[in-house]
Amino acid sequence: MTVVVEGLRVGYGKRVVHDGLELALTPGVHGLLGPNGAGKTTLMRVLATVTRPDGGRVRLLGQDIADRAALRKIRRQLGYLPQTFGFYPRFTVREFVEYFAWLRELPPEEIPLAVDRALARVGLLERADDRMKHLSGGMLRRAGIAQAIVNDPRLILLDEPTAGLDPEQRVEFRALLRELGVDACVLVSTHLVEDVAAACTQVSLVDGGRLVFAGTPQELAAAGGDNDSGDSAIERGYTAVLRGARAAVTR
Ligand SMILES: Nc1ncnc2c1ncn2[C@@H]1O[C@H](COP(=O)(O)OP(=O)(O)OP(=O)(O)O)[C@@H](O)[C@H]1O
Repeated sequence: MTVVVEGLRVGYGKRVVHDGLELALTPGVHGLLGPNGAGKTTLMRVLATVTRPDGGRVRLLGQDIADRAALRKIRRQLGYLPQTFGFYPRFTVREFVEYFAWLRELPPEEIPLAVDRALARVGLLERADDRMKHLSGGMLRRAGIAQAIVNDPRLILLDEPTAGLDPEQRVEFRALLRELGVDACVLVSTHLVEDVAAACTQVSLVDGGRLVFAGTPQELAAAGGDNDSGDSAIERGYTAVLRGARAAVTR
C-alpha cells in the first residue's frame, strides 16, 4: 500500500472537514471525486504533508507522517500539484521546475536531464525559456504538473490538474496519467467525472467528511440507475452514491 489513512480527523478551527476518514491506495491512477467543499483539497494537503491532521494515522510509502525523521524521506518521493500555486513571475519555466527539483533534493548532476524530461512529458520543452508570467492558464498548469513529476515520485498528488486545459490537452494529459500510474500511485482530484472514467483505475468519492465509495469507475457507473440524474453512466452512479450516502446519514 502506498497510502494508508486510518481514522483521519482534520479541520480548520471549529470546522471539522474529515472525521474518521479511511483510505488505502496502491499504485495506479486514483480519482478523487466529491462535491464542492467535500474536503478533497484538505485531504490532498494532508497527504502532501502540508496540513497536519488533528487525529488518526497516515502512512505514506511505508512511513508514518507523524514521524518527523521520516518526513524528509517521504517528501523526496512525493510530487504535489496544489490547486493554486505561486511562482516567481520572472522565473523561466525551466528555472521554475529546476527549483522544485532542488527542493526535493535531486542530486545536482541529475537535475538538467530530469527537468527536460518532465517538460517534454507535459509538452512544454519548446517553452522552457519563456518567463512564467507569459504563460497561458493551461501552460501554467502544465508547468505545475512538470514540477510535480520532476523527481520521478512514487506518490503523485494532483489537485484539479485539468482545470484550464483545453480538450486536446486533456486527452494528452489522460495519456500521461495512465503512463505515470504504471509505476507510481497517482491521486487526482477532479470535478470532471469523464476524466475519471477515461484515465483512472480506481475512484474514491468523499462527501460529508467520509469516504462514501471506493471501487473501479465501472463499479461506480453500475451504481447508477435510469432515474438518477447525469449524462453518462458514471455521472448517474456518482449521483446515486451521493444520494444513498446522504439518506443513510439522515436516517
Ligand atoms: N483555510 C481554511 N480555513 C477555513 N475553512 C477552510 C479552509 N480551507 C477549506 N476550508 C473549508 O473546509 C471545507 C473543505 O474544503 P476543501 O477545499 O478541502 O474542499 P474541496 O472538496 O476541495 O472543495 P472544491 O471542490 O470546492 O475545491 C469547506 O467547507 C471549506 O470551506
